[in-house]
Order: sequence, then C-alpha cells, then structure tokens
Amino acid sequence: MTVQPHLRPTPAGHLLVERAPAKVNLSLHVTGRRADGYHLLESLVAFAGCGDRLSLDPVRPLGLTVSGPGAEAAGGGQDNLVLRAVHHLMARRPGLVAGHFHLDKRLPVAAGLGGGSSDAAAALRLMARLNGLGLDDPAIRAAAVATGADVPVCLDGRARVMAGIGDLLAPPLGLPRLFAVLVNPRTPLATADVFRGLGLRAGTMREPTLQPVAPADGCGRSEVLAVLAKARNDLEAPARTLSPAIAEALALLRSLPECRLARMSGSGATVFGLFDDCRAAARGRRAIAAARPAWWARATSLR
Ligand SMILES: C[C@](O)(CO)[C@H](O)COP(=O)(O)OP(=O)(O)OC[C@H]1O[C@@H](n2ccc(N)nc2=O)[C@H](O)[C@@H]1O
Ligand SMILES: Nc1ncnc2c1ncn2[C@@H]1O[C@H](COP(=O)(O)OP(=O)(O)OP(=O)(O)O)[C@@H](O)[C@H]1O
Repeated sequence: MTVQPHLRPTPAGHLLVERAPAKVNLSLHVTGRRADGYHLLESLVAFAGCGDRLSLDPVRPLGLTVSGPGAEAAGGGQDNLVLRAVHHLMARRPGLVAGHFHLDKRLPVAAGLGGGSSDAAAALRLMARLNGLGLDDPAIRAAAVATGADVPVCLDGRARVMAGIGDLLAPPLGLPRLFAVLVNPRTPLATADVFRGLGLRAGTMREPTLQPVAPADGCGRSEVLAVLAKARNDLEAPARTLSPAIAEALALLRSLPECRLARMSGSGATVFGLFDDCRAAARGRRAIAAARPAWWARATSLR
C-alpha cells in the first residue's frame, strides 16, 4: 500500500473525513442582475451543526459512492458536485493525488441549504489536505468559483457576508451561537427557477438597501435578531409561488410562542426559525414534527 506524502494516517486507516454542514442564508438581498444573467446579492450566511459527511480513501482510484436518505436525488455520477469540484481542481493542477470519495447524503437536495455546494467545498478541503495545499491556494479558490456560486463561502464554512454572485467574501464574523429549527416541506426547488421568478432584467441594478446586512463582529444574540428583523430574503416571494408549502412552514414556525424569527434560506424551500436556546429549539422541532410528520425538521445550532 502506498502512503501519499501529505497524508496523515488517522485512527480509521488512511481515510480522510470532512463534515459538509448545511448553509443557511440568514438574510438575502438581491441587488441586481449581471449582463450574463447571474444575480448580484448580499447575504449573511451561517453554517449549521447538521450536514453531510464526505470521506476520501486515497489508496483507491478516483470515484464516488453515495449513501443516505438523499443519495438518489443527489446522484453518484460525474454530475455530482463532489466530482465536478475535483475535476475543476485537477484541470487547474494536473498531477494532484485524489482517491475514492464516499458521500453520506443526509441533507435534503435542492432545498436552499447549499448541500451540494457544501459537499463540493468538503471535497476541495479533502483534496487540499491530501495534497498539502492551503484553502487560499488560487487553484482551490478558482475550482470553488467554477463549481457553483455557493461553493466559495462553503470552503471554510465560517459565518460571513457574501456579495457579488457569491464570489466576494467579507472577513469571517464572530456570531453568537444561534439555536435554530430547519424545516423542509419536501418540495425540491431548482435555484435557477426561483431566481427567474424575480423577473429582473439582465443588466439592471436595484436601489441599494440602506440597512446593514450584518450585525457587528462579536455582538450578542439580541443584536443579531434586531439586524435580522430589518432584513429579508428576496427569493421568498418567487419561491412561495413555486411551493405554497413554504408559506405554510413559515406560518407554523411563527405560530410557536418561542420562535423569535422565521425566514426562508437561499432559494428555498427550507425555512428556519430562531429560538433562544437549544431546549426551545428542540420543543419547536417536536411541534413541527407533530404537525407535519412527513416534513424534514432538524433542531441545530448555527454559527
Ligand atoms: C441562492 C443561493 O443559494 C444563495 O446562497 C445561491 O445564490 C445559489 O448558489 P448555487 O446553488 O451554488 O448556484 P449555481 O449552481 O452557481 O447556479 C444555479 C443557477 O442559479 C442562478 N443563479 C445562481 C446564483 C446567482 N447569484 N444568480 C443566479 O441567477 C443561475 O440561473 C444559475 O444557473
Ligand atoms: N452532492 C450533491 N448534493 C446535492 N445535490 C447535488 C449534489 N451534486 C449534484 N447535485 C445536484 O445539484 C442540484 C442542487 O442541489 P443542492 O442540494 O445543492 O441545492 P440547494 O440546497 O438548493 O443549493 P443552494 O442553496 O446552493 O441553491 C440538485 O438538482 C442535485 O441534483
């Protein structure tokens, strides 16, 4: 068995493992549309305690297997964002060592939680570890941008404001731990369809919003809630048109006395509710699960 030069043996042999946390857009303001059709946005992004899990076995040939509840929807072929990210990286840096990836797909697919983007970012982190590259390596960054608009922010998985189409990243923000319930009504939505529903002409800019999109670095929970209360998710309206269950999920969360704020994440259909502590969030999840047993609901922390 050959051991690759930058590989640190782990208790599980030579398997390298990365978590791929769900991404949550705490706010999302669409500020315009570029001439090429991509939308410009400003979004405060945080990452959840729940997510997928990706492992890499460097002693096997390049490949991918997928297990878990989202395996069928995510697909295990060349279109999977894990392999897309690896190919984008290897095209920029021929000669890199790869291996066999295994994805445990726990997150709902096409859900506004950036699951595929987080998997792609986890694949790039595994490749970086295996080949001794930094996450700031130009090839890693370029591969992230080429794989998808949400991949750059998922690379280090730290809360921050993202702008442009997701390619401009503000420095990481020290956010207090937030306690959330994520609710997906199991209506997959294609991101492109939701953006299209905004009906914004290519090459137009919107009036800038004067509200700050992010709370101050290191501030407390109540300040975060105050900033978020003045923010919004501009994709909520078009997403609700495509999936009326979103309005139902938001109404259910807002009916819970301990829910401080409820909003949609990304392009939907997942919505999140914020609670004061983990017990309140657990009670919220139980109430949602009792009301809608077929929906996906998780209590988790965000940071
Ligand atoms: C809605 C967000 O999840 C917010 O974090 C992202 O902006 C979407 O990121 P993503 O899923 O990684 O998006 P991509 O896979 O790059 O793009 C899918 C499709 O969504 C549309 N799209 C995406 C991102 C963006 N800023 N403007 C767009 O108009 C485009 O039609 C694109 O073809
Ligand atoms: N590893 C993967 N996980 C999930 N979806 C994947 C993956 N690879 C490819 N896909 C495809 O990508 C599409 C988007 O899936 P994803 O779950 O990332 O959407 P999303 O959560 O709405 O993303 P975003 O919030 O970034 O818009 C799906 O149609 C799916 O078939």
